Formats: sequence, C-alpha cells, structure tokens
Amino acid sequence: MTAPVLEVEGLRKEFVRGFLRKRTVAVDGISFAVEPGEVFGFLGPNGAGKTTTMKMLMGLIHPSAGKATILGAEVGDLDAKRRIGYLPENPYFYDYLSATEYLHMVGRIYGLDRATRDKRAAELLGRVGLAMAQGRAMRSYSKGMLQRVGLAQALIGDPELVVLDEPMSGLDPIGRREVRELILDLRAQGKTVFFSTHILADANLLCDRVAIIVKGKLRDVGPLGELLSPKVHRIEVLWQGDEALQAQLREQFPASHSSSSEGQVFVAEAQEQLDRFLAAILAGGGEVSSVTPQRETLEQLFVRDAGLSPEEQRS
Ligand SMILES: Nc1ncnc2c1ncn2[C@@H]1O[C@H](COP(=O)(O)OP(=O)(O)OP(=O)(O)O)[C@@H](O)[C@H]1O
Repeated sequence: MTAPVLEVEGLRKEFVRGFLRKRTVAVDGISFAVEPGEVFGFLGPNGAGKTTTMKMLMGLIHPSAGKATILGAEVGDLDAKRRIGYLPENPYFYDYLSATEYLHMVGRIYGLDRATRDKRAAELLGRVGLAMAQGRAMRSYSKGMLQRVGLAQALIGDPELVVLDEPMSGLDPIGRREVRELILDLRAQGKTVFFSTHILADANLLCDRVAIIVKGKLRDVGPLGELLSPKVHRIEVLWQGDEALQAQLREQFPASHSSSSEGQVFVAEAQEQLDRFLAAILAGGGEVSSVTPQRETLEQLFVRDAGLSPEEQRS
C-alpha cells in the first residue's frame, strides 16, 4: 500500500484572545488521511475550522496539539514544501506587479530556472484564462481575476500535492466550471488535490472523498457515495385525489406536501408514516401513481452533520 500524501492526527488549534484570554477552539482534535491521486474535499460551513487546519498544514500557524505529515515529512520540511502548491483563502498580491512578474517571483522561490518559469507562467496564465491580462498591473484586476492568479501561482512549481482554500470563491459560474475542470485535469495528471469548500455542488462533482468539519470537529470522512447511500430515509409519493381528500391528508399528515403538474406530492420521513399515508389515500378513494425512495443529498447530510435544528435548516 502506498503511504498517504497527507496525514493528520489529533490536530488541534486553540486561539487565545484579548486581555481576558478568551479561548476559541477552532480545530478540535481531527484525524484523517489523503491518499495519492485523490481529489479530497474539506467541507464545512463558515467558521468550521477549514482555513485554520490548512494554515497548520502549511506551517503558517502552529498546532496546539497533534501532528501532521505531508509527503512523508513533518510540516515545514523544505523539500516537501517544494512539492506542494498552496492557494490561501485571501491571497495577497503586489498591486504594481503584473501576473507574469508575480508568477516569475513565485517560480524563483520554487527554485525554477528562467526558461522553466517563462514556459510555465505562459502556460498557466492561459490555462486560468488570464492570457489577455498577463502584462497588466494586478491592481486593475477584478476579484475573480486575482483568484485565477492565485490558482496559477499554486501550480507554478508543478506540485504533487495541491492545497486550495476555497478555490471557487469570488468566481462566477463560468469561472467555477473552469476551476472544476482544472482540478479534474490535475487528477488526470496523477496529482493529489486537497481543497476546502462550503459549496456542496462543487464537492459533489469533484471529490473522490470528503471530510466534513463542523465547529472544529470531524463529523464524517469517506467517499460521498458511501456517506450518502445507506441513508435512504425519505420516500416521495405522487398521488391523486379530490380536494376533500387533499385537505384531509394535509391535516392528518402535517408538512411535506406540495403539488406538481402530475398530482400531489408527499414526502414520507419513515416507513411507518408511508404505510399510514398510503392506506389513507386508498381508504379515501385516491390513487397512488408512484412511490420513490430518495437518497439523501449531500446538502441534507451536511445540514444533519451540522446539527442544525429543523427551524435553522429551513431558514
Ligand atoms: N487568529 C484567530 N484568532 C482567534 N480566533 C480565530 C482566529 N482565526 C480563526 N479563528 C476562529 O476559529 C474558527 C474557525 O475559523 P476558520 O477561519 O478556520 O473557519 P473556516 O471553516 O475556514 O471558515 P470560512 O469558510 O468562513 O473561512 C472561527 O470561530 C474563527 O473565528
């Protein structure tokens, strides 16, 4: 078996703030591993601890406890760092440099020679859709353009592991699709991608596995299919009946009713409720067109893992 590219064990970060030394546990003892060649999604709502975890992995802040190894080395190891590309959540850019100059600067830090820098900078700026603007000072760039420069600089060293903190942030739908394609290209080249997001659709389309973090704690780790599939617990019933029956069933079974062009729709949350509902339709002279089990969506899993109350889920 090959060794994980990234391994996190009991990682914890506690921030202490202000005169009263108020403590915030941003990351609360998390453990997971990312295997070579995976696209691994790090999912969580705002403030869950994603950025803090990534900063610890990049050696930008020190963990309060636990440890992480990247490409078989301790965090901060210089040889390993050369093999990693990182897009921070809020990358800082030099206003008066052009994107090309900036990529040359980052390429020099990676120890690339001039010819390699020239080739990679041109190639990457084309790939992230900035070829037209590459010579312009970055102060004139939009937020989406800066995000694209950030992606290009993460890839300039041709890294084996790419760590991206919210790579789709600030991008319009077309930009997001381009970044998704870029991530899939990286996977096709055998690279490992570890990226954070709170956009579930992106995770759904891209990830081989995900880790879900909520309030600093890991709630679930695994392939999306496995996290979702055993959790079929909603069953949709399409049915027809007269207005009196519709009113009666809405009263008898509160919530989860809607109408469609094909008839009435009811979503049962449990088998026992479904059985009672079907019996009531038939007893009232109605007809059942279909009964469809619904797999849990990633969004439902996420909301459930976040431990939100039904009121919070609806708001
Ligand atoms: N330097 C800091 N000092 C004190 N608290 C901090 C610091 N950095 C982060 N936190 C707190 O740690 C928690 C986790 O924040 P973090 O930025 O890691 O979350 P996140 O999952 O990346 O969220 P987002 O998607 O909003 O960026 C939050 O409660 C945040 O307020």
